[in-house]
Parts: sequence; structure tokens; C-alpha cells
Amino acid sequence: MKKSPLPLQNACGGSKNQSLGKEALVKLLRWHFGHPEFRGKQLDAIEAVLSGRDCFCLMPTGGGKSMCYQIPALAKKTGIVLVVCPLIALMENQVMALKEKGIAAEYLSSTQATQTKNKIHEDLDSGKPSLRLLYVTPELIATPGFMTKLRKIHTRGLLNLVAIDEAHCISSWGHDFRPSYRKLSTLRSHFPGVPILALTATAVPKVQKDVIESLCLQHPLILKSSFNRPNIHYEVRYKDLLDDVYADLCDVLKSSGDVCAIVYCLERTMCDDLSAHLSKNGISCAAYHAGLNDKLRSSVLDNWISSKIQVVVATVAFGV
Ligand SMILES: Nc1ncnc2c1ncn2[C@@H]1O[C@H](COP(=O)(O)OP(=O)(O)OP(=O)(O)O)[C@@H](O)[C@H]1O
Repeated sequence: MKKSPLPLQNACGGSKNQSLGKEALVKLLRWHFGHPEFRGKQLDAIEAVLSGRDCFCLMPTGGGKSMCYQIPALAKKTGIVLVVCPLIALMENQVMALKEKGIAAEYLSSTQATQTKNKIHEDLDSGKPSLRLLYVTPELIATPGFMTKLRKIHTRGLLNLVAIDEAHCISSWGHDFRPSYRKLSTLRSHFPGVPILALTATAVPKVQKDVIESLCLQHPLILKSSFNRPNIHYEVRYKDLLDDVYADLCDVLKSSGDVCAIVYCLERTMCDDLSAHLSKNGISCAAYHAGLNDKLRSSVLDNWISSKIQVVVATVAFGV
């Protein structure tokens, strides 16, 4: 069942003060997401951006980075949080999950119907947007039309935060460099006073420095969480020592029970080939790579998340 937003006066016990304290933020977390407490450095990041400070947040995959901008979006009475995200599939997924929780979130992408896009633009132009979170690609931010729109929103005091997910994509030193991320370097000067939150799970020190400098973050709070994941078991098998790599992989997947898995390959053709092989051997799986159209990729992601398929055989296009 969908929940209505927790009225902020309930979260902060009737206080007129716009800036919420820890207790009120925990209330929002429990009400909207059902988690009892903040994890790791989430609260530090949330408090920093709510106080108007830039923040660079390095957290492992699955560490809960999204909460660092989703809670601030809920902690403000008006205005939006803009989330820059590199993958349409990721945006779709997050927006769907937020909507299920009754949180007003949308994304703008080329894949959407014109009618849907128009509705979002109308809301943004209204001067009193009902949206709390708007997900966009870096390419869209770079378009002059959309930038003009954002500047209007900012002038009206309605841009609360810019969150940049997978921020390492801005660095040419990183493995996922996306030229369009470079254009995000203008955000700081276009939106003075709006905090920028850079989030990543994969930044070595050189990349961290590059991300902070490229985004022109000002005295950012730098948060780094431990990457030790005691729930993950690592095992290395040498391909050269195996008689049949595909057969070995089949055995590993079958003996792991009902777990979901991602098998990363270097090439698209290998994804298709291995996926076909695993399917033939009774493992429910699908290939995912940049050679497939958006619709197909989105349906593979949905099927994997909803456990309709167990294994995705992918290139790095899966989960940038
Ligand atoms: N405080 C919390 N307590 C318990 N679970 C949490 C908390 N915060 C987030 N989670 C859960 O952790 C999971 C991962 O969160 P999230 O997707 O935000 O991670 P992430 O750091 O963005 O990962 P990725 O690097 O893959 O994008 C989600 O299922 C989320 O609901």
C-alpha cells in the first residue's frame, strides 16, 4: 500500500525550524523506507547537504548512497532534488521504487512518451513543483533548453540539491569516463548556494581529487566508508587450470542454490554465447550489453531484479 508523505511538522515535532535534526531525519527514514537507523556515513552526508555544504561520498556498492539524497528531498517543504544518473535503467528503477513508496519522483529521458515528458515539464514550470526528486542524464543537463529551465527553478529558490551519482564518470582517470559528465563542471557556477553531492563507489585517490576539482566542490565534506563486506565471499579460479570454463561456471551457479548472479564478460558476443550455453543447461539467464536496445535491456534488468531470471551475463554496460 502506498504511503502518504510524512508531514514535516510530524517529523520535527511541530518545530517551525526548516532544518531537521537527527531525530526528525530518522523519523523520515523509518516512515518512508522502513529502515530503523541510518547506516555508515549516511547521516553525515545528509546533514552536510541539508546545511548547504558540498559533499563527496565514497561508499561501497549497495552501501546506501541513494538515501543520502532521497532523505534530503523529503526533508524540505518545497523544491526539488536533481539527481544526475548515467543509466536510464537505473533511473527507471529508482523512480519506480520511490513511486511505490508514494514519493513524488520522475525521470526525464528520450525513452519516455512525449505526454509523460510534457507533464513533468508542466510541473517544473508551475513555480510550485509537486516533484521531490527529478532524475536526469548528464546529456540532458548539457542541453541549453534544460539548463535554462533549471536556472529558472533555481532563481525561484526551488533547487535544493544536485546529487551526482556515479561521479567517477567525470574523471578521465576513471574506468567509466563519460565525456558528458565533464559538462557538469558548470553546475557550481550556475547554481551558487545549491549544495552538490558527489557519490561513487569506485574512486581511487587520483580520481577522487579529479572529481572534487572537476565539479568545483567548495570545501566539501569528504566521507569514505569502509569497503570491507564481511557478507561477501571471494574465490579465485584460474581459467587456464580448468578443463571446461563454461561447465565449471554452470556447476558454480547450480551449486549456489537460488541466488541471483551477474557474470561479467569482456565482449558482447561472449555474453550472447555464454548466456545461450547456460540457458541450454537449465539456468534461467539473459545477456545484457550495449548492443541490445533500451527496451530489451530494461526488461532484462526488471526480470533479474524481480527474480524471473537468475543470471545476467553482461558487459560493463550493466550497472556502469
Ligand atoms: N539505513 C539503511 N538501513 C538498511 N538498509 C538500507 C539503509 N540505507 C539503504 N539501505 C538499503 O541498501 C540497499 C542499497 O542501497 P542503494 O541502492 O542506495 O545503494 P548504493 O550505494 O546506491 O548502491 P550502488 O552503488 O549499487 O548504486 C537498498 O536495498 C536500500 O534499501
